[in-house]
Amino acid sequence: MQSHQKEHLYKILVIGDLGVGKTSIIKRYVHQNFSPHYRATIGVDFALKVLSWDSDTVVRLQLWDIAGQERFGNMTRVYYREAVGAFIVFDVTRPATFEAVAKWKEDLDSKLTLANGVPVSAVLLANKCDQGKDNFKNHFTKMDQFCKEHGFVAWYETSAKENINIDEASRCLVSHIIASESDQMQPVEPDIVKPQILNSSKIASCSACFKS
Ligand SMILES: Nc1nc2c(ncn2[C@@H]2O[C@H](COP(=O)(O)OP(=O)(O)OP(=O)(O)O)[C@@H](O)[C@H]2O)c(=O)[nH]1
Repeated sequence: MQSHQKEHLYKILVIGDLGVGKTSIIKRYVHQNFSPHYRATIGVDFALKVLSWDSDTVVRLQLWDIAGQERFGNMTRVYYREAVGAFIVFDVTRPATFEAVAKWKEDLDSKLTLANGVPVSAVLLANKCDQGKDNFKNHFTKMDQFCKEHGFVAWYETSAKENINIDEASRCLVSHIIASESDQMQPVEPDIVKPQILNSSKIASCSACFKS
C-alpha cells in the first residue's frame, strides 16, 4: 500500500546577539545535550530536526544558526533567503542583547518577506531563564506589548541548559508557518514586494501562543 504522508521542509533562521545561546538551543533541540563551554559560531551552521507533526505529516526543519557578529556584516541577506520562519534570541541576563532584538527584527523584515508582503513568522526567545527568572518575571506584560509592536507571533522564556520551552516554541512557530502557507506564500526579495505591518486581527489570532 502507498503512503500518503505529507512532507514539509522549512528553513528556519536562528538569530540574535553574540553568546545568547542560539547554538545551545539548537543543540538541545536536535541532539538533546548541552555544553557550558562557549565557542563562537563563525558565519553560519546548520542542523536538521525532523518532527512527526501529526499522523500524516512530517516536518523537516532546516535550522540556520547564524553567528551573532553577522548583524554587522553584509551576508545576512544571503543567509535569510527562502527562510519561512525565525527565532530571535536574547539572553535574559544581558539587557543589551534584548535591545538588539528590535535591530535583528528590522534587519530580517527589511531583507525578507513572504510573497504577499507579510514578514516571515518570528518567535522571540528569552533564553537562559534558568539564570534570570526573578529579574524577568515583572516584564511579562511588557513583553506581550513588545511582541505586538514588533510583529512577533509569540515569545517564550527558554533554557537550553534545563530544556525549558524549546519544543513548545518550535511547535508554535511551525503551526504559524503551516497556517501562513494557506495564503500561498513564497519568500521574495522585498525590493519586489514591500513589507507590511501585520494587521491586528492576524496578531490576535496568534494570541494562543502568548504566555499569560
Ligand atoms: N545558564 C545557561 N547558559 C546557557 C544557556 N544557553 C547557552 N548558554 C551558555 O551561553 C554561552 C553561549 O552559548 P552559545 O550557544 O554558543 O551562543 P550563540 O548565541 O550561539 O553565540 P554566537 O555563536 O557567538 O552567536 C555558552 O557558554 C553556553 O553554555 C542557557 O539556557 N542557560
